[in-house]
Parts: sequence; structure tokens; C-alpha cells
Amino acid sequence: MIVPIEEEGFGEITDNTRELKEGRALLATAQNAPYRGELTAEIKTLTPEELIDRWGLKDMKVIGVTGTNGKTTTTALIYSLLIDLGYSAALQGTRGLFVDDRPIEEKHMTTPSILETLWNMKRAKEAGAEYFVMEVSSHAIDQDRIEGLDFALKVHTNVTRDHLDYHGTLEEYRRVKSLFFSDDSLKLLNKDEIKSITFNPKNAYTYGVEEPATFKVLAYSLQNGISAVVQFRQEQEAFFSNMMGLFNLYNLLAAIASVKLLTDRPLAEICDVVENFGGVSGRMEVVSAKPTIIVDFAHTDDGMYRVLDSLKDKDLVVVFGAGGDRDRGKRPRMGAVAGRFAKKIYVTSDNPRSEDPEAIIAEILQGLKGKEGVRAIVDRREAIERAIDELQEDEILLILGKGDESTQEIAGVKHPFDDREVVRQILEKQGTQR
Ligand SMILES: CC(=O)N[C@H]1[C@@H](OP(=O)(O)OP(=O)(O)OC[C@H]2O[C@@H](n3ccc(=O)[nH]c3=O)[C@H](O)[C@@H]2O)O[C@H](CO)[C@@H](O)[C@@H]1O[C@H](C)C(=O)N[C@@H](C)C(=O)N[C@H](CCC(=O)O)C(=O)O
Ligand SMILES: Nc1ncnc2c1ncn2[C@@H]1O[C@H](COP(=O)(O)OP(=O)(O)OP(=O)(O)O)[C@@H](O)[C@H]1O
Ligand SMILES: N[C@H](CCC[C@H](N)C(=O)O)C(=O)O
Ligand SMILES: [Mg+2]
Repeated sequence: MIVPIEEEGFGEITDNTRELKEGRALLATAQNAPYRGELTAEIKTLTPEELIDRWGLKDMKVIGVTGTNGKTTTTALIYSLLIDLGYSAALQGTRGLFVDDRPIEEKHMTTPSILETLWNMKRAKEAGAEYFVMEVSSHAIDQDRIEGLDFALKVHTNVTRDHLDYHGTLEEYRRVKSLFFSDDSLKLLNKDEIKSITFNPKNAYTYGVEEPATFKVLAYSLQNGISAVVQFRQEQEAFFSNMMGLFNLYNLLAAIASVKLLTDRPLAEICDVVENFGGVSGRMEVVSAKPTIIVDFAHTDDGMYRVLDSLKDKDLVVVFGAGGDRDRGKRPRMGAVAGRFAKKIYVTSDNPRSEDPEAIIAEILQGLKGKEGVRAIVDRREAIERAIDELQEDEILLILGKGDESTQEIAGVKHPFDDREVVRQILEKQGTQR
């Protein structure tokens, strides 16, 4: 990556030795260390810390959220609460880069290289942001893509199972996630999932629904949205959100606690603005009210469990698949979770990428042996169409795994495909046929 830099004698900086040329400096990172062996003396290099100094980023308050699921939702909530309380904030993650509700960069990676993050922080600062809320993926921790960053707050959502294609084992995955919480930084941990990580107890706060915690939910209801009462020391306040599901109560609690720790504003003021948050696109997004069709990004067995469990008193119909070139072990587990909660199940393709879609479906079906009402349809559009055609009164259709993704990656080609758009086209076609 190459970005402009105002440096005597240099106009640009890159993090790739292969892009070096006259007038271009090199950012010396942990990631490109293996390639810096034969650097000649006249190459101007900067470390991430030096670049942070030069771009005056030291006073930017960086919030990092890591965990298997909930990062995009929790960061979006923190960002939204800060803005509604009058602060200026930036958001970087799976859905791209935003500053004060303005999209600045298309969606790219959940956590890009340190040069890209610093460049985004520079642009956010120039746009007036004082907070930089970012998702921190396990890959980024493992590859030290966050080197040099001084976090004002580190947040843990949960550590269940994903990316074992990359980390190998659950222990290794947990070890990597725990690295993020090993220093003295101010940290906020999910007390109900505290066993999933190890952490440095210095400056550690907790949030919880079941367990006693610094930020404790005293009561809650999940009927028609989420309403709850939270206690922090002597403060006790109620909040309400239109979002659905117990898992979103955790995301809300983590966000409220984060903003309290960052701003020390009265809990009442923070809880007052919770209701303004309309949710994250592609996460529990109600695409159609009648028939009820919800699109969600759940793409692990734990994510699916949380979503389906939060609707378990309804008749559920599920369309889902599993990503190719990702953790294969979760596939039968995803099948088993669907089998446990859903009345009808359409197993289809997600992003097969370089794998054979039929083979992925077969691995998911391993978790559905003996289950009635299961159909396997490789073509995702056809699976969604069949599910909608066969949907009965008072059944709820959940289309899982892709959320707000706008493409389906098959054999290296990204085809335009957006679950929500497909649902709208099918309903329109049906509407005209009725
Ligand atoms: C598997 C993986 O994570 N790969 C990431 C990794 O690539 P890599 O290890 O191949 O990097 P590399 O080619 O050795 O280069 C490392 C550094 O050395 C430099 N380099 C390289 C060669 C050279 O000759 N000279 C040189 O200086 C490169 O410019 C780079 O800065 O480092 C790159 C630079 O930071 C990332 O862009 C790349 O992410 C790829 C594109 C990717 O798809 N990663 C996915 C798996 C990912 O990270 N996903 C997570 C989580 C997704 C989620 O759950 O939401 C994410 O954060 O998005
Ligand atoms: N706190 C949570 N615990 C478990 N599952 C959750 C939680 N929050 C959201 N989910 C489920 O996981 C899905 C992904 O949520 P979200 O996009 O916020 O997670 P993420 O950590 O950013 O995921 P990714 O690492 O893929 O970017 C949601 O669509 C929902 O089904
Ligand atoms: N629908 C995607 C969701 C995963 C996105 C992200 N968590 C990643 O692993 O790239 C898939 O399973 O292919
Ligand atoms: Mg995300």
C-alpha cells in the first residue's frame, strides 16, 4: 500500500519493499521484517510509532473490539452512542470506514495492515474525529497488524469457534485472542464468557448478564426488542433497543459500558441515546414483515445458536451454507444447530470460494443426519426462492451467513449477490404472480 506523506525529501510511504522507489519511504513493520534484510542505507524507513508521531495521532482515542462474534455490532453501537452524545468518532471494520455517519472507505478487511489503519486514522483526525473505534480480528492480532497502537480501551465480546482453518486449534485461537488483553490497557471483558480468555487483571472491568460484574444487568426482557436495567456502582438505569436477541443485549451492554468508561458521562445520558441505534445492516435485518423474512450474518455455530435461540418460540425456517476456504470443523456443528431449532432447513451455498459447493453442503449435512424437512439446493437464489414459496403462515424465514455482503464468491469470481435484494426480487415476482 502506498500513501502520501509530507516528509523532507519524501512524498510517499509504502509498507512493501517491492514498491520502493526514489522519493518513497518504507514503513518498517513486523509483517514486512522478513523482506527488509537487504535494504540499502539510503532507504528512508519509519516505524509505526514514528508515523503516529508525525501524523499527530497520539491523542486519538482508539477503541479495539475483538471476539468471535459481535465485533461489527458492538463497534457500531459504541460509535453511534459517542456521536449521539456529541462526540466526533470514526468506525473501521468489516463494513468499511465511517466518520460521523459519513462512509469514507468501501468495505475491505475487518482489520487491514497497520499502514492502512494509520492512514484511516489520519483521515479520520483530519475530518475531526477524536475517537477511532475499530474491530480487531484474530488474524490481525496474530500478524501484529495493530503494532504501535495505544488503545484507550480494549473490549472482549466472546471467544467461541471460528477461523480454525488459520489458527489450527481452539487453544491457539484463544491464545491469540488473549494476547490482546495481556497488557495494562483499560479493558472491558464479558464476565459470562471470561473462561474463554486469559487476561491481565490491571485496569480490567467486566460486563455481564448472569455473573456478578462491574456493569451488571439487573433485569431484562427480550419481548418486542430489548429492554433492560443496568447497574454500574451507584448508578442504575434502564435502556431500550429495537434490536432482537439475548446476544444483542451483550453487545448493547458492552457498548454502554465502553462509553461510560471512555467519557464518564452519567449512565442516564448514555442509556437515553441507546434507542436511536437502528441496528447494523445485514445483522438481524427484517427484509420483509409479512411474510417475516430476516437476513443475518451468523456464519458460525455459536452465532447461529444465539440467533435461533432468541427466536426459539417461533416456527423457524432456515436457509444457510458455510464459507469455503474457512474453518471446516464448524460445518456439521452449524447443521446440528439448525437441526435443533428449525422446522424446515434449506442447506445451500454461502461463499464456496475455491471449494466444491456440493462437498461443503455434504459436510453440513453430517450434522443433520435423521432430521426431517431438510433440503440441499446448491444454488443460493433457488434455495431462497423455494423457501419463500413453501413458507407457511406464521413461519419465520431466516437467511443466514452473508448479512450485508453484496457478492457471492465462487471459484475465484465475485458474482453480485445480496440476500436482501434477492428476497425483494422474489417477493416482487410473487406479488405480480398472485
Ligand atoms: C491470510 C492473511 O491474513 N493474509 C494477510 C497477510 O498477508 P501475507 O501474510 O501473505 O502477507 P505478506 O505477503 O507476507 O506481506 C506481509 C507484509 O510484507 C510486505 N511485503 C511482502 C512481500 C515483499 O516482498 N516485501 C514486503 O514488504 C507486504 O506489503 C505486507 O505489508 O498480511 C496482509 C497485509 O497485512 C493482509 O492483507 C493479508 O490478508 C489477506 C488479504 C486476507 O484475506 N486475510 C483474511 C484471512 C483476514 O485477515 N480476515 C480477517 C478476519 C475476517 C473476519 O473474521 O471478519 C480480517 O481482519 O479481515
Ligand atoms: N455477542 C454475540 N455473541 C454471539 N453471536 C453474536 C453476537 N453478536 C452478533 N452475533 C451473531 O454473529 C453474527 C455476526 O455479528 P457481527 O458481524 O457483529 O460479528 P463480527 O465479530 O464482526 O463477525 P466477523 O468476525 O465475521 O466480522 C451476527 O449476525 C449474529 O448472528
Ligand atoms: N459469508 C462469509 C462470512 C465470513 C466473513 C469473515 N468472517 C471471513 O471469515 O472472511 C463466509 O463464511 O464466507
Ligand atoms: Mg465484523
